[in-house]
Amino acid sequence: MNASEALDSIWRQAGLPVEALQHARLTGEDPVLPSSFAVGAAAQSTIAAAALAACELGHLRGAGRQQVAVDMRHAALDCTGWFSLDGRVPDLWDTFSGLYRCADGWVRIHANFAHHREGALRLMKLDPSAATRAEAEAVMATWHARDFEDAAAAQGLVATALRRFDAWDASPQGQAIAAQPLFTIERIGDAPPLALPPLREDQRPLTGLRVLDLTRILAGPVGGRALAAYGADVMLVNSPHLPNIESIAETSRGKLSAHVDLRTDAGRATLRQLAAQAHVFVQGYRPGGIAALGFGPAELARLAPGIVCVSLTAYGTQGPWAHRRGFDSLVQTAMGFNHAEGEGEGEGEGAGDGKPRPLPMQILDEATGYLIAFGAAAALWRQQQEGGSWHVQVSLAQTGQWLRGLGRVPGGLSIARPDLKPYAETSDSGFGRLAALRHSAQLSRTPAAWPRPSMPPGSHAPAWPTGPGQ
Ligand SMILES: CC(C)(COP(=O)(O)OP(=O)(O)OC[C@H]1O[C@@H](n2cnc3c(N)ncnc32)[C@H](O)[C@@H]1OP(=O)(O)O)[C@@H](O)C(=O)NCCC(=O)NCCSC(=O)C(=O)O
Repeated sequence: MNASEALDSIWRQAGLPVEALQHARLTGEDPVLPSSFAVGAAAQSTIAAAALAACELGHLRGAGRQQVAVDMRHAALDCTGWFSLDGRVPDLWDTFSGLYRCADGWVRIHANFAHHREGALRLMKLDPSAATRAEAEAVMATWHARDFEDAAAAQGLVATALRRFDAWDASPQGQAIAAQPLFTIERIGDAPPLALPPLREDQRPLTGLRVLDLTRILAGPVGGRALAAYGADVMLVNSPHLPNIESIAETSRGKLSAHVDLRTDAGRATLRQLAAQAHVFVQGYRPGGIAALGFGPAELARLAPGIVCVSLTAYGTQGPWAHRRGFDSLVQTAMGFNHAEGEGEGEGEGAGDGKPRPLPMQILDEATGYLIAFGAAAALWRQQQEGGSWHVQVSLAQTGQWLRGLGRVPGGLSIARPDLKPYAETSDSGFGRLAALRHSAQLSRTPAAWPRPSMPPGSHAPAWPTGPGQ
């Protein structure tokens, strides 16, 4: 499937009007980054879908349609999440993150958050304050890979065993994922069509819409960042006790960023007030975490009839892993991508060297992030047509299954990484001078933009802006 066909299929699955597709202009073809998978098509089609759905909602609000142009190389580089702060490119990967050889295979551990790192080291019976990577490698060599994966999951930690595609396909979770569509958009309650604020031709298509962004890292925040690029007021809601890593500087472009501690009555009351006036509520914490705090889709639909809820998980809602936490790199490892990428595609140049190898960017996160933005806009479009409250569900693993279905790229591994500088822009932020990739969807009449500078969590009051420029 090429990128245009992928966009077509995403669009039709959501029930959006097919005549809008002629306003999409996709250029370029895989390979654009070194991979044997169609990572360029995955980036380009999901970004185009998000932008086009936002424009289609703008059209429903009374503005004319506009062209959405996405270049594949720009889209793929956009999905690398590259950024620098004051000229420094942060190293986001912890020493203990990565692949470990086990007694019978490999395990990948995600240790970029301190609580995950410390938990994994304790599971290895090492002292987190003194352990070295070499010691961790020695311990891991004694574990059976799937035993470690299960023991880690039982403690809410994040590690997966490396599988081949055939082993994943035969696993109960692989079968549960294969039986699910790329995303679901479901009506969860009755409500009249919301009265959206009027939209002028020169305003970005989501202007006046309010989005609550209760997401953790990359996939979720990328979704909110895209909605902000198309004009929505997006408020990232974090809490002072939650750890963050530096990528929050890149993904907070264009957003309000507030602290609301949902462990307190006052915090929950504040979020209820915000949600009552919101059009979209995105959550990307552990499965069930935000619902346990009183903000599941059913409660939100009661609180704000007509709302669109978007839920992000690592492994979907079905199967034995549905409750598990997970990161892109781990999902790639468990599903078979690392093994397959190591083997490459075809003979000779461009075939891999047999060593497990990650995809060239966290494309499961990024594409899922753009599907969050797409799903939110598509469900709001449905809301305007049919009324109702809506629930959109996406997962890293469903996106992985879909990426695999886009097919392989012979020789794709042999190309060089393109220079990203032509696609970078700089802005002042609350984290320092931020250089990062420009948004890759070009809207012909109302260009995507992030007029709000990226700010650290807690920089804004937890209140919706009431006038321009606030
Ligand atoms: C990303 C995660 C693995 C991170 O896991 P953890 O760090 O262990 O965090 P949790 O999600 O468990 O969240 C910690 C707790 O904080 C709670 N929580 C959340 N927001 C609040 C506020 N505002 N106030 C108080 N408490 C809060 C939440 O409900 C949990 O409650 P309790 O549990 O009750 O304590 C997981 O959130 C997850 O699987 N998310 C879905 C998929 C996803 O986004 N993956 C990452 C993509 S990025 C990626 O792949 C990459 O960067 O690499």
